[in-house]
Amino acid sequence: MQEYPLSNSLKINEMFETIQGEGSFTGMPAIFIRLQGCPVGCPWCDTKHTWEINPEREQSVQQVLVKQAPDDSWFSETADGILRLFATQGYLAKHVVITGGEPAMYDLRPLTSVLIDAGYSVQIETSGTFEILVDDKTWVTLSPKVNMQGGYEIVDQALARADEIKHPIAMLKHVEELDALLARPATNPAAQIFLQPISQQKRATDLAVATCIQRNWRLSLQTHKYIGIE
Ligand SMILES: C[S@@+](CC[C@H](N)C(=O)[O-])C[C@H]1O[C@@H](n2cnc3c(N)ncnc32)[C@H](O)[C@@H]1O
Ligand SMILES: Nc1nc2[nH]cc(C(=O)O)c2c(=O)[nH]1
Ligand code: SF4
Ligand SMILES: [Mg+2]
Repeated sequence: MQEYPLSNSLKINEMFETIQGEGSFTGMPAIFIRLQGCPVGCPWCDTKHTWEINPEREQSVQQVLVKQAPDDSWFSETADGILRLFATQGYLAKHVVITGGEPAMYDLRPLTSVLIDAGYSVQIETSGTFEILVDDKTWVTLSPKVNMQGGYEIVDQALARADEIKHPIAMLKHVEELDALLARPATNPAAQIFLQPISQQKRATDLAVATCIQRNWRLSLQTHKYIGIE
């Protein structure tokens, strides 16, 4: 059985500069770091190639950074090494999004602190199924995953740490699951609440729009998918 958090070097599936497409930072230029590995098993996950950490798929940083299509290859790097890569890649964005895979499988305190000390704002995207280990100034976007096939559950520490809760929905039962999470005493009462339609489905989008109006929640579309950017 794999032990968490992974505390050695970070395993990186891809790193790229784009526009944040989701949630409260939508529209913000950002450097994305996508970490390898996720045991949660959402059936509709749009990054299934990040689930397995296959030691045979470790490649050089150069090979991974030039990949043209998503695959399960990854490279290993330290926090300081990632900061140096930002310079060699010539990235201009001042906001960093750490995603995955499930980034909270890793101890992210070294990476988030190195980036914040270097002047970046830092955000993580997480399912809330692991304790979140990040620098205090990190913005936490929690996209809670309830009853997925990996058998993981939402931890109270993640609900308490969330700056925004961005819930993927396709049916009414997903809204009810969110209501139950919001009713938990641990949940940060100041968290911004977003509904994000699963896979741009029309029915999911209609439900999200109607529910947002009814509850005074915010709508998060995966805007990068509508305009065909990464
Ligand atoms: C791929 S996940 C990686 C980070 C983390 N494992 C998580 O689930 O938050 C990044 C974001 O994409 C969302 N997402 C993944 N697949 C999606 C889909 N098919 N439709 C809508 N949102 C999706 C997740 O809910 C999460 O907010
Ligand atoms: N542009 C863009 N915005 C995003 N916001 C969250 C993403 C993710 O996969 O975590 C994502 C992504 O993959 N691309
Ligand atoms: S938790 Fe995130 S990365 Fe893992 S399967 Fe679900 S959406 Fe995909
Ligand atoms: Mg994505």
